[in-house]
Amino acid sequence: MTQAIIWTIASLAARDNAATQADINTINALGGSGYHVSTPLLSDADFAAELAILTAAPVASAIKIGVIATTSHVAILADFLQAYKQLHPELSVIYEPLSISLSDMAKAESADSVLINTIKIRLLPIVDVLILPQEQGGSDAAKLFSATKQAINTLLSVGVKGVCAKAITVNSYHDDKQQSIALDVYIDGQREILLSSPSATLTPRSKDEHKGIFSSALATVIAQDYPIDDALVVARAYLNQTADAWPTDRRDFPEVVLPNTVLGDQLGLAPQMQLAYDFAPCDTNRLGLYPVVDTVAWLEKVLQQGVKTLQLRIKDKTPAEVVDDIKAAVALGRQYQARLFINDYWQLAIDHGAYGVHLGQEDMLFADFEAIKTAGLKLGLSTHGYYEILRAHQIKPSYIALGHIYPTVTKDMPSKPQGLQRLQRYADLMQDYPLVAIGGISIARARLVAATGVGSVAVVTAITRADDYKQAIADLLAIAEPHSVLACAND
Ligand SMILES: Cc1ncc(COP(=O)(O)OP(=O)(O)O)c(N)n1
Ligand SMILES: Cc1nc(C(=O)O)sc1CCOP(=O)(O)O
Ligand SMILES: [Mg+2]
Repeated sequence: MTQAIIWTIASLAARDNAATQADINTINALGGSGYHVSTPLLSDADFAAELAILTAAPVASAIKIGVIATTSHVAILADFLQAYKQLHPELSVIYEPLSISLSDMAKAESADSVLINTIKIRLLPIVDVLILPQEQGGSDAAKLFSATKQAINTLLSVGVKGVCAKAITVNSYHDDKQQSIALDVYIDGQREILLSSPSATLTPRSKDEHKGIFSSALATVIAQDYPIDDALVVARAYLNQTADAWPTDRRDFPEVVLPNTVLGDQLGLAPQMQLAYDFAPCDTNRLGLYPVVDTVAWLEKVLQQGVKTLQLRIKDKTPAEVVDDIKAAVALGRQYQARLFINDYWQLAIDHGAYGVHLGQEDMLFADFEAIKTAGLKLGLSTHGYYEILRAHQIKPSYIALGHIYPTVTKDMPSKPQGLQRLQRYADLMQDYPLVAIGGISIARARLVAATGVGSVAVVTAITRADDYKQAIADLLAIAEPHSVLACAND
């Protein structure tokens, strides 16, 4: 894989070498390669010339902008970025001006803020992620959160694509003890992301916000093609740790703030339909081969080959149309003493006593998680990257599915395939969970997937489109459940 290229640009007399060094260290630590314009205040002509020199550097995937000290530099940079973005539309621009707070940036035009007004008019419409500190304090978390959202929405209306108010201090309760939380709030046209880190665990790196490490980390992760939600999580984890490396310790990762939690209630998050937490554990952490099929006939065929974990996934039918299939599926699951998960139809799964339910994260808005939990059904949750994994972890499902690893023909996916390197990262991070890898897993790929340590490999077409499905199941069982296959052979 080629190294991600990140440029950093700043123009300020006071910007010291330590800040530039912090950018370089961060980019290197997270696996990128950096090119820098970071010089004491230059004349306009010199600044433009420095930027022109950058164009001889390898093409940037992300540009991190730090302090830009004068209105003329802002205008020069805006022209430069506009032209560069036209040539390279995939480019992401991350801007962390450091000395400007969220409320100052969001304030209506005023005579004494010529620099801020120029930034708003010229630079923000080209910026993909704007990172600002929220300096307003206050003990009322809901009010602070609401003011933060309002300020962010004002800036979104100026044309910036996404805004992150970083490390807002909020007092919350954990295990009945008051604790100080650092909250990152990110909003763009599509989503609102809330991440919390206990302030007590913030490292000197986290607290040293004036160096702009957050934006360098974010730019470096985005340059490696991680989506913004995952990049925010990794950047915050990097700030929360002391190591100069890709974060791997879950204690350093932020928590995703959800409704129906102490902090969620405190911030006034709208309670989603019966979101519940802490589901019944599976009887094993290694669910083995996990065929996902769409008919009862297929369920029976895979059960006859010795499969012990499986899913009935029927799409786009009414509950009345699938009820008989679900009853028959549950009966088969019992007959073969297998773990039968029902996809989507959680109410029918409860009514007819399936082993478990599989849901996607959007289902949180519709499914009655409390009813699934109370009925004692296991819950499997789909995830597609760091952010969704951490969100699932807040819910503590019975297993976490990691998708889609490779391109799949079974389903249109809004996200990109994760690939093996990311799967390995997720498997290492979440090794205490039963993990299920899914998406485009052929027999040839299953060996590589299993080698990451995930305890289960879920497949559709590797079985349903195999020339010889019995042989395919035997091969996949040997890869995903080598010990049980050996045990059977020895019986
Ligand atoms: C094991 C497993 N992993 C992921 C999925 C996908 O579930 P979801 O995101 O809800 O999408 P649909 O399957 O409903 O299209 C799954 N079914 N099983
Ligand atoms: C149903 C499903 N969910 C996915 C996810 O990533 O959430 S991938 C997928 C389809 C898996 O089919 P195949 O093995 O044929 O690629
Ligand atoms: Mg679903």
